[in-house]
Amino acid sequence: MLTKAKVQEFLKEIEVDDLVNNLQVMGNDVYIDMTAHSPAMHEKKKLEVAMKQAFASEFGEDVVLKLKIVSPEPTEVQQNQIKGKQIPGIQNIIAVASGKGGVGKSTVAANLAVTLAKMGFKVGLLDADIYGPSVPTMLDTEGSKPLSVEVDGRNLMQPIENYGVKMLSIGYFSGANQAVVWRGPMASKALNQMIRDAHWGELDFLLIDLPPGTGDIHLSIIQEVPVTGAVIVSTPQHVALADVRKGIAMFQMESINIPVLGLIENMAYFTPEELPENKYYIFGKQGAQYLAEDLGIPVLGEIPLIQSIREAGDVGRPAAMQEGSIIEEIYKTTAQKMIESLVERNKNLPPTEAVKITTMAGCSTRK
Ligand SMILES: Nc1ncnc2c1ncn2[C@@H]1O[C@H](COP(=O)(O)OP(=O)(O)OP(=O)(O)O)[C@@H](O)[C@H]1O
Repeated sequence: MLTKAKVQEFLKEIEVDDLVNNLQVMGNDVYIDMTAHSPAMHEKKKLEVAMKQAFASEFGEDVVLKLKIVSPEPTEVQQNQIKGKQIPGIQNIIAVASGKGGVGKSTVAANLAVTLAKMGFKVGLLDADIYGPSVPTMLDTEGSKPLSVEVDGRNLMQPIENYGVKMLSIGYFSGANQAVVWRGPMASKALNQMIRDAHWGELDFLLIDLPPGTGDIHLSIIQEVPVTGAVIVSTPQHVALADVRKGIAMFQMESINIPVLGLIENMAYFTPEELPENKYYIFGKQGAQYLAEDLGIPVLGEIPLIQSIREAGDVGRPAAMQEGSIIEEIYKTTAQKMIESLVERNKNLPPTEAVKITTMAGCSTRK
């Protein structure tokens, strides 16, 4: 017969006894309340999966584990770090990242930004892709020059605004055709200025279009800025998906610990716009789903490969703005899923890190 002592002994053996707050054994039902090592969602998920596997292999399928995992209280030091990093007025900072270049990360960031703006949110977009800033082209603001404004005695950069999105990009300062060959510290200093020395005003979301890959610049941005969560963009090919793991691992590093809100699969399939029900999985099918399941993160959206997305990017009017189009619909669903993932993330974090979602159109709210 299963006893409390037996379970206690096993918990000690698998070295989680110090995480357990409450243990009850009733017949074959084992009730365990425990505290995860860190507040990050993936840590709780990892612990849950490991506990379930360990219990099944030790006690067999008849024993039912009723597990409740809570987040640890942040330490005073952590609370102060969070407060120090907060950017007044900006509720959520979402990093849009990709393991590989050319997967459509900037296109996705631009389309998500206009979609969130159409949903009624106050949105900012920071083009941190110093190697190839594309926000000015994609949102038709090429050649614009941010003005300087005085706010509370400080001179701040005034973001450029179009389609309801406030934006800043290194492209506004360096000229579109001028190659930006900056070293890491210089680039991250410039980016930090664009985040902190800019008059963003009140924002529900500031999306940061990161450079592709996982280098020093990424680390310095995500260490300096209080990023709420990361969205990873990938295409379905194996080579691209393999790099997604590296990207996710970067956000999940212990010193960084940024929750990954989900994966967006871009160019998931080709579809002719006049026959949207015909889908051709030319780069492979369901690879992103399997990978996401394996990593315990949701797939937020599958964006098709459509000629008009490329054309819209080139003319500076993101495809998601086309009223009644399938792209508009797909981006709306993707943005909603991102928000759901964000709300879920907030449930799993201590209140100091939990962020507000203020204005909502058709989505759940949390304050
Ligand atoms: N779903 C899509 N359908 C058709 N074309 C697309 C799609 N997504 C992106 N593109 C096109 O692919 C090209 C590359 O996209 P984009 O510049 O967004 O990639 P990226 O990942 O940001 O690149 P990098 O990070 O290397 O700058 C662009 O011409 C863009 O219009």
